[in-house]
Amino acid sequence: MSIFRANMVNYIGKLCLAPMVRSGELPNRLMALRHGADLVWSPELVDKKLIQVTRVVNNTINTIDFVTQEPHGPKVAFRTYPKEEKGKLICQIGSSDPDLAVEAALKVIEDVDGVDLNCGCPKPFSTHSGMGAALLSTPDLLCSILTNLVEKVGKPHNKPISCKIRLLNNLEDTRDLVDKICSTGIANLTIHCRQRGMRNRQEPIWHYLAEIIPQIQSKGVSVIINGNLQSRSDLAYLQELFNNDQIGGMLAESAEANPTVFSEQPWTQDKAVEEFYTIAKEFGDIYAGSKFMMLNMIPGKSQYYRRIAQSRTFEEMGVIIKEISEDKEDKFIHKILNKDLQKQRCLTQEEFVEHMEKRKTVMEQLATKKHTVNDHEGEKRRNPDSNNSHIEKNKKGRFNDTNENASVSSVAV
Ligand SMILES: Cc1cc2nc3c(=O)[nH]c(=O)nc-3n(C[C@H](O)[C@H](O)[C@H](O)COP(=O)(O)O)c2cc1C
Repeated sequence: MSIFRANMVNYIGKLCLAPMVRSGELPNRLMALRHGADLVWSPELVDKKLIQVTRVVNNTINTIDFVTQEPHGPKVAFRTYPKEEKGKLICQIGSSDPDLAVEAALKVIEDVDGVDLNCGCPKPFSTHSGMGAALLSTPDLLCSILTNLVEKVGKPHNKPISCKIRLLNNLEDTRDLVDKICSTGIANLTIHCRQRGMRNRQEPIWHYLAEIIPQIQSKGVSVIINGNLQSRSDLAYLQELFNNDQIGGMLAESAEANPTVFSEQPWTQDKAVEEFYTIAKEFGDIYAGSKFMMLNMIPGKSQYYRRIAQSRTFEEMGVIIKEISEDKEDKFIHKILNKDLQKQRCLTQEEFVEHMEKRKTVMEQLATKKHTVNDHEGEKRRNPDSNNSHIEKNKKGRFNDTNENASVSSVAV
């Protein structure tokens, strides 16, 4: 049975910012919240690292910092701003050990509203040590980590435990796994609707959902759907399609490109980067992290993309941001950057609404399995051994070019 209690954060019908290494740091989370995100996930924090942190109250910027001692000095591993994040922050951990997971979660539990276990990252840095998507192949271990978290962290601290998985290669196996996971006492299960070998540029698989969503909810566990959702209206339509307003949605790459996309009326990129810059400076974000985010938010075709890429300090970045705010010419920066699988589009506010309207057809096809174009079955037909051998090929480096040249934000995690 789920340990859900009335005074805990609840995930029902919520629109959430996904856990994203690098792209889910404090400035992006605050922007997402200010523009309507209901809940935000931290980037994955690996248990062995989290165990080493010291909690520091930062009275200068009113944050709680979790700091590690590195050879070159102290480093903030995780920073939260309770004034705006309290009641809305889920900390995601990476672990393959029930005891280490608990030890790590206890370090942060008083300062977050829930703990999530990453069971979806297919990258070798995660899977080689049995973490992330590797846990999908060791369900007993996965469930023992969750049970330990529920009993030793969730219950004593009155905080929910959740986890994020990918789909398995067939419906039956996915259903079995979901049953096991839901019996650990977790409060929420997030499903990234892609299989382990799939990349973010592939259309998610939705035709399992009609069975899986009620299966999860019937155990008293809420469900959040992730995979190429792009806006609040996408979540509304997903709920309509499945006739279920309790389904939550999670945005990753669309919110990485424009964190204001949680709002009914997202901002254009010029305004979004200006706000991001102000928040990043105020909260002492590291420059490399802010630059990474800016390069996700500035359209590649804008003249400002190269300028930001060449900048080296917040001061230099500030000069460019000021120019952006005064610009009348650039054709791309005054539009909304929308990412739909591998395609990047710059849309006016009206075009954005039209694009979301058109997506309803795609979503309908996904839900009813009529899709054939960019789907996983199609991928298998073109490349019959695409699933597991994709990972093998990655290991041998045959897809290295694709991976390394992929845009920073098309990491399949
Ligand atoms: C830059 C980046 C970092 C990510 N880091 C994590 C992570 O730390 N934990 C996790 O569970 N998923 C991570 N993901 C995966 C996303 O949470 C999400 O499952 C995936 O991008 C699919 O959602 P989307 O189609 O909306 O982008 C990451 C994705 C990106 C693009």
